[in-house]
Amino acid sequence: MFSKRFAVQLQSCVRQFCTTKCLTANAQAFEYPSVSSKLVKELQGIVGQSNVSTAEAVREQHGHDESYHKSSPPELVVFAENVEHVSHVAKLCNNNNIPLIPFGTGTGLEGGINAIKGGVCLDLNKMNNILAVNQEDFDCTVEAGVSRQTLNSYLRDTGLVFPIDPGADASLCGMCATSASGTNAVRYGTMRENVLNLEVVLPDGRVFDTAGKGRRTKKTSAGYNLTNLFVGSEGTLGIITKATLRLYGIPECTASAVCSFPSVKNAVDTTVNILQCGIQMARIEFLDEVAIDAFNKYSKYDMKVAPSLFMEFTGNEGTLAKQVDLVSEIVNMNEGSDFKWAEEAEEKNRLWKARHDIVYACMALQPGSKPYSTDVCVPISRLPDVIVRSKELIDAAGIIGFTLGHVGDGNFHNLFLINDDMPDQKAKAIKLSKQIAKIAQELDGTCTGEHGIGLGKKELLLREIGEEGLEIMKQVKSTFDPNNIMNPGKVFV
Ligand SMILES: Cc1cc2c(cc1C)N(C[C@H](O)[C@H](O)[C@H](O)COP(=O)(O)OP(=O)(O)OC[C@H]1O[C@@H](n3cnc4c(N)ncnc43)[C@H](O)[C@@H]1O)c1[nH]c(=O)[nH]c(=O)c1N2
Ligand SMILES: CC(C)CC(=O)C(=O)O
Ligand SMILES: [Mn+2]
Repeated sequence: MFSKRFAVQLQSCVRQFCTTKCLTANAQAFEYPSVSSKLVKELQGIVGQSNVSTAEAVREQHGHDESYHKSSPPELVVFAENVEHVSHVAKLCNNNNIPLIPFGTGTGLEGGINAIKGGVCLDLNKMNNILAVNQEDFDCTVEAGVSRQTLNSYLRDTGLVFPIDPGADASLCGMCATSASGTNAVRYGTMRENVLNLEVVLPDGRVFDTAGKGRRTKKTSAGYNLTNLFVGSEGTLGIITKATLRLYGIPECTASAVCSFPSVKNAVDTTVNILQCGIQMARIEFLDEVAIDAFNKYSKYDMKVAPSLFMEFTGNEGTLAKQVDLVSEIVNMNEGSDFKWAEEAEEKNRLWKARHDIVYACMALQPGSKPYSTDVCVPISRLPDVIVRSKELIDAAGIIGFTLGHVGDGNFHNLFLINDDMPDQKAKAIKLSKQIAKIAQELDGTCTGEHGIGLGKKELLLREIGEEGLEIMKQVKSTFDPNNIMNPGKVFV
């Protein structure tokens, strides 16, 4: 009798050789069998003819995210309307060894949805119900296609908010899948700290709730943490069809301010001093001088073109004033400027929207470019070292690179603009990014604080977690996805 492992290996060997006629005219031979017209009919039988598309434009739209990675359209796109659809589609793909890629809103930055092995893209946007908001318990449950801004608009009159805020209006389950973060993580953490339960569909069609059906406690020690196993899994273990998330009351008062510094080091040292003083800030974001220049041009501001901190204070009248005094002292100690305040709701929203739009602001300086960004995160005491060294490397390389991001978490981005018709710039950006990620890893940090591994950081993951760690990840993967149909080619080398 074959061992299970041997059977899986045998299956993958078989896979190498059995490719049937492809549906798409320009399909290349994949390691996987291609989607046959018989399978298309079975998929149409599950979700209805109108929810299966082989149209070129639809496949192209589902073949890339917001990253610089080359588009790889799937062989076809299936639109699921409910968890039963997801379960039956997964089971059918699994029984036929067809790759299956969950699609949220395609705002990922690591090529996570690119169908590099062909197969089926499963678009979850039609599953867009907000199933429950439990105001008295500060939690809600949403289906896979609900975006963070849709949820917050729905919550507008409740005094509650879901605070995790990547710069894009991403799907909340996509945010679970990439363990997303944003400017509010200093105060509220990332997705890892804000997911109470997930409904997940496994490749074999099983549907289960990671914390148990209906559970929505702020903490639990009941068994393994299956919820956080799927947070950050990037579509490689299963499809997240529902998320139960923490909500928060909107703070009594918040005030935002920008201050500039004579150098990057002064700005980042200020961040470290603030955090080491235990001051509970809502947000601390860094933009270097080139990012500020792009910020001003795109969002019509006139901030001083210098390394700057964007901060948000929060609390009640008394505590907020005390925070401001303390921070002002630290800013002065580091030769920072006076604060440029945004106190009215409209001013604050405009300021933070402009920060969220910084990618587009930078891209506007080089039309037709795509963003390539590092995403390193280090222990807060190591932050000045890695930021200063990364900027020195960028200056020495002689290409434009913007340095910005969530310094309050020890997480920042070097953002490069990549054009396929500027191959030397692209090569330099990719080389620099790997160098900076390795510096972060040497400083006890990680190559990705929030965007995930996707297609481009697989070697860095191996370097970070080691052979043993990666092998254990693969063993976990083969438990949930023994046929390796879930988003193949991502995360693992
Ligand atoms: C301008 C701008 C600014 C930012 C960002 C993007 C852009 C364009 N992002 C990145 C992006 O918004 C973030 O990675 C989101 O979590 C992606 O969510 P999508 O729904 O778009 O996932 P998308 O559809 O792009 O898929 C991403 C990955 O998750 C998987 N996936 C999606 N839905 C799934 C589901 N239901 N079940 C299982 N797997 C699923 C996919 O297979 C893929 O591997 C970001 N990020 C961040 O953390 N902080 C930030 O500050 C920013 N800022
Ligand atoms: C492309 C990245 C710089 C987007 C992001 O993560 C951010 O703006 O914080
Ligand atoms: Mn970011």
